[in-house]
Amino acid sequence: FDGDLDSGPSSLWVGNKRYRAVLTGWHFRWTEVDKKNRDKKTVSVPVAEVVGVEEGRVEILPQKSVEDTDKDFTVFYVKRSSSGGSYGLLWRLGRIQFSCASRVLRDQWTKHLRTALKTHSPLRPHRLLVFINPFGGKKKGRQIYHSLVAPLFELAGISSHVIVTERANQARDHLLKKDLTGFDGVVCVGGDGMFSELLHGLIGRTQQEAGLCENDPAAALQPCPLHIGIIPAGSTDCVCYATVGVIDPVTSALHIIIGDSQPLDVCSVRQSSARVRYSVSLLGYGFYGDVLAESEKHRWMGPLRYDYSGTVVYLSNRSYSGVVQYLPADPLLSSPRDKTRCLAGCSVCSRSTERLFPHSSDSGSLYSSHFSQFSPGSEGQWVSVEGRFRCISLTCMSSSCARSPLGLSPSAHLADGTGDLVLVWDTHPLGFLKFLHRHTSTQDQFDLPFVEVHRVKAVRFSAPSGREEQEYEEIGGLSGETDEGQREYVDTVSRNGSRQHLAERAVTHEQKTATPFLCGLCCRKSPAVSVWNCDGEILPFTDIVCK
Ligand SMILES: CCCCCCCCCCCCC/C=C/[C@@H](O)[C@H](COP(=O)(O)O)NC(=O)CCCCC
Ligand SMILES: Nc1ncnc2c1ncn2[C@@H]1O[C@H](COP(=O)(O)OP(=O)(O)O)[C@@H](O)[C@H]1O
Ligand SMILES: [Ca+2]
Repeated sequence: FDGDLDSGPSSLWVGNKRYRAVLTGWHFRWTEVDKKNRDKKTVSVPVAEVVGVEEGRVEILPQKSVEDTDKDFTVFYVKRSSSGGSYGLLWRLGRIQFSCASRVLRDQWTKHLRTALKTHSPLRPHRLLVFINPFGGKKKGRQIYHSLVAPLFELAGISSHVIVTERANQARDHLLKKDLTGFDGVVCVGGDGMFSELLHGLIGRTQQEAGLCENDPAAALQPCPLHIGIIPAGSTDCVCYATVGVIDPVTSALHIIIGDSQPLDVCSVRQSSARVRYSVSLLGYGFYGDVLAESEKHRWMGPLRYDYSGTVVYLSNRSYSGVVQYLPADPLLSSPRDKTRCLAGCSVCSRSTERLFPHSSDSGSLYSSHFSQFSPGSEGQWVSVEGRFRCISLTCMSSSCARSPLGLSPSAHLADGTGDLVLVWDTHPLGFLKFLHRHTSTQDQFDLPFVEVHRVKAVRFSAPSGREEQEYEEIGGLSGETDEGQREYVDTVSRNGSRQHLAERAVTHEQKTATPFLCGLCCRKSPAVSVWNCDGEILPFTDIVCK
């Protein structure tokens, strides 16, 4: 221990046990010492994971209590918990109360620990702007923030300005228009929809300040200086689940406090004349679009609305036709079927970053380089498929959540500049149920004959025009007018439209209605088009281009 402490490691007591404590560079360690001066168990905490140091005997959670004794100090740190079946992912506030031989020694310890914290944790936030959606999930956002998160922020010396929203898009508008000087980050207390609001606000504000028009597809997006912290209080919370690994407000608060960060791929979604939207988790057409549209009518049910609406939509047995075009990502880098899992420090993400942005020393040029790869003429080979789909999903991350612990695409990467496109062709109801059910287990949802998954850099979708759809239904779509031989064709065509191969997927009406009770439900006229679910928001347009 270099500094004012007299003789290197010093003796501290915890209860009646003696410890040798030492602060060496990046670590604070304490070792129990027995009566014969032999070392017993050592606990080592990285300084970067020390949350706070307080004089006296202090408790924070569940309630703050302070016993102001002059030879004691309390150290709070990140403790990895083995409970909950997610070893290492669930974080708790560790606490140890030391007693010193003198007040002078106590003051030296607290001073040194606080100095070490400042030196070794330069990325910690000091001032945060917090948005709480009081109506997200089970409507517990306010309670979660005030009882579990605010005391931790206070302990860590973080001051926060809290806004409880009164309407949708208030947080987005605040970020777009109000003074953000002095804030080191923003915090979202809510679900994926609320996260999406903050994301849109921050990206929009950053482009505005750079004098760029976001809606111009040729404009290079600038990097956002503020990070977004997520305190899960929504219905799906998959951005939190896929980045942190658990849905736990205390774990998330501790990650925010120590300044952890995880870059995320953001997918831009455009329709020629409409305002650009962004997605990080699910961009879904067909089943997931219909579930969202249906669930909005049942918001009062809270998170259960998705289970209810999922069942209703499943039973309505719909499929939609359309043309999907995609630009495949480099298959040598990774594959959606390679059974890897993306975690912090992922080598695939690091390699992709290096390849995509060879000259960037920071994220500063990430966005501009990223978008420049899509400039006209540098696009590579688009693949086009046309047919009838149960659902079309594009996800930039695994989109794991409590409903689907491995996610929509378990091997997707958080920050590799690609998304996974999952095409589920029309099939009989039991086949589709099997597909959905596999999301809830460890079974491979892509190992089904009517499912395809592609790692992509860009996607285009167009629904058939009114006339084409009508013609489709006349030759025997889901309207039930033809009872056999309904056929669907998968065309793979090159960018200039010449046909490379034609595969035929036949789904007879008998197959579709193999389950008699579903026949009545499927033999109704389906709507011609579905809607896009963009991270929990319905897009006001159907034909899209995503990058
Ligand atoms: C009949 C039961 C079907 C069970 C299917 C299980 C498959 C679950 C996959 C879930 C993927 C979730 C992708 C994330 C989407 C969120 O962005 C979005 C908005 O979240 P939030 O703002 O927190 O409400 N959530 C959804 O769209 C819910 C999809 C649920 C589908 C059953
Ligand atoms: N005060 C509010 N009143 C109504 N809607 C709000 C409010 N604050 C935020 N929202 C909107 O609610 C939607 C859902 O929020 P979210 O926190 O994701 O909850 P959930 O996960 O339950 O869908 C978001 O799109 C957000 O724009
Ligand atoms: Ca990705």
